Amino acid sequence: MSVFFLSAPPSISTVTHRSTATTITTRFSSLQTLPQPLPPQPLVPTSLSQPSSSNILLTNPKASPASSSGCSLNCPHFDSCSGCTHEDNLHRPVILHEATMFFKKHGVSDFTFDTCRLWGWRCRAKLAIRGSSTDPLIGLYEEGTHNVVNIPDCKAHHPSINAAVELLRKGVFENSELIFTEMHKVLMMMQVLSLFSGIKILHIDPYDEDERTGYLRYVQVIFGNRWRHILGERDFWEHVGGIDVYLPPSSFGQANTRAFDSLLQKLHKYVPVGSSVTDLYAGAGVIGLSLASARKCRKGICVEINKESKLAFEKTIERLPSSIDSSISWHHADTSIEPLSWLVGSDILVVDPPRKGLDPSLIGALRDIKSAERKAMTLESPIFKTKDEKRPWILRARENSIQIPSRTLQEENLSLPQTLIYISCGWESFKENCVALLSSNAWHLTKAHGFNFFPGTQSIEILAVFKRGPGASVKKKKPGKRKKNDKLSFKGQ
Ligand SMILES: C[S@@+](CC[C@H](N)C(=O)[O-])C[C@H]1O[C@@H](n2cnc3c(N)ncnc32)[C@H](O)[C@@H]1O
Repeated sequence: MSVFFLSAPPSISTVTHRSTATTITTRFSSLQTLPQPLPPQPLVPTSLSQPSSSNILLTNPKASPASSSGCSLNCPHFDSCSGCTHEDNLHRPVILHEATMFFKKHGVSDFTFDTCRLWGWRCRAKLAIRGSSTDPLIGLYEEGTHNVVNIPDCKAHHPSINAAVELLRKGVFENSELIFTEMHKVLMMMQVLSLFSGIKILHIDPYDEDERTGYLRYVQVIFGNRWRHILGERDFWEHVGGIDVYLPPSSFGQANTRAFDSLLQKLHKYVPVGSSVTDLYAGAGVIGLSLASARKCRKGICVEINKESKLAFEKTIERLPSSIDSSISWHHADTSIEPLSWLVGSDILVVDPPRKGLDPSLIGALRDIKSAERKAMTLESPIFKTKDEKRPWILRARENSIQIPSRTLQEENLSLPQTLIYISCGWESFKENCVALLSSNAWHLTKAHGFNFFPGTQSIEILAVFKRGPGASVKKKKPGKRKKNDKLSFKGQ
C-alpha cells in the first residue's frame, strides 16, 4: 500500500464584515490573501511537486475584468467545467439577499452569513475517469455532456486533491494501469485531511459509475458497497466538531470540512449542556456524536437510512473521549416511517436532510406535535409504548442498531422536543418546509445562519433554529372585535 504525504493547510485568521441586515464573516486564509491557491508541496516523492498555478491565472484569456477582484474564482476551466456556476463575488452567493429577506419576513432580522474559505475548500471529491494511462482524462463533466474535462488547478479542490490527480495522471502510482483499464469508467473518490493535523494523508477510492450516483458536485445519495480500495490509507479520519470522525467513501461526508466545522461550532451554542438530542438523517452520526461530546448530552439518538454508515459510527465512537457519559445509539431506519417514535424523550431535534428536504410524514408529525404530546400524557399513542414494541419496522431498526448505554441511570421521559434545529443544503426545499412548519403555529423561527459551503455555486448551507409554539409575531386578536362566526367557533372549542 502506498501512502503519500502532502502539504499542510495554511493558517486562518478571521475578519467580520457587516451589512445592513446580514452579518458576513470571512475566514481569510493565506490562500485567500494570495491571488490564487498555493501550489501543493508533496513531501514524498519531492520530484513530483506541481508547477505553480500562477502562470495559468495571469495569462488566462477568459478572465473577465471583474474577476480580478479579490473574491473571484479565477479558474481557467470555468467555461468548460460544470462544477462552478458563479465566477465573481464568491463571498456573496446570489441567493444571500433572498435568504436575508426570507428570514426577516419570518421574524429573524439578524441572519448571519459565514463565507468560510473561498478556494481550495473541497476536501472530498468524486471525479470521472476516461481515456488511458497514457492519455488520461480525470475531472468533471463538460457542461450538459458526459465528456470528461481535465481540471488541473481546480480552484474549488483542496490543493492536495489537485496534486493527487496530477500524480495519477503522470502514472506514478503502481496501480495507475489498473485504474485506467480494469476500473475504466470509474468515478474516483478522493479525500484529504484538511484540518488541524500537520501532514495530509492521501486516500483514493474508485467508484463504479454503474451505480448511477451521478451528480458529481453535490453527492447526497447513498453509495453502493462496490468500493474498492486501491491505495493510500484505508482508514480515513477527520477531526471535525471536536471529535475524530471515521469517513469511509460509502458513507455521507461533507465536502467542505472547514465550513462544516464552523457550522458545528455554531450548532453547539444552541444545545444546552446535558440535553437529550435526536439526530435525524444522521449519516455516520457526526452531528449527534459531536454534540454528545461538546455538550455532554445525556442522550443521543442517530437515525440513518444508509446501512454503510453503521461502520463509520462504530469506528467513530471508539475514539470518543472516555469521559463522555451519554446514552448513545445509531439506528438503521427510514426517518419517514413513524418519525415521532424517534423523538420521544428528546429535548432537541436536529435534522440534516438531503437536498430534497424533510420527508412529508416528518413535516406532518412536526406540525401536529402538540396533539401528539397530549396523547403522550394519556399514553394512548403506540409511539410511546416502547417496552412491548411489536411493529416489525421498529424491531428491524432495533436489531440493526448500535446502543451504548450511559453509566448513569437515566429517568424515562416521554416529552417531545421543544427545539428543532434544521440544517439544510437545499434552499428551495428548506423554504417550503419552513413555511409548512411556521403556518402550523406549532413552531416559530428564532435564529438563522448561513454558511458558504459551496463557493462558486448558488447553494448555501442553512442552520435554522425553531422553538415550539407560534412565537411573538403571531398577533392575538383584540377582544371585542370578534365577528359572529369567530364567536361560534370559540363556542365550539
Ligand atoms: C445531508 S446528509 C447528512 C448526513 C450527516 N448529518 C452529516 O452531516 O454527515 C443526509 C443523510 O440523510 C440520509 N437519508 C436520506 N433519506 C433518509 C431517510 N428517509 N431516513 C433516514 N436517513 C435518510 C442520507 O443517507 C444521508 O446520509
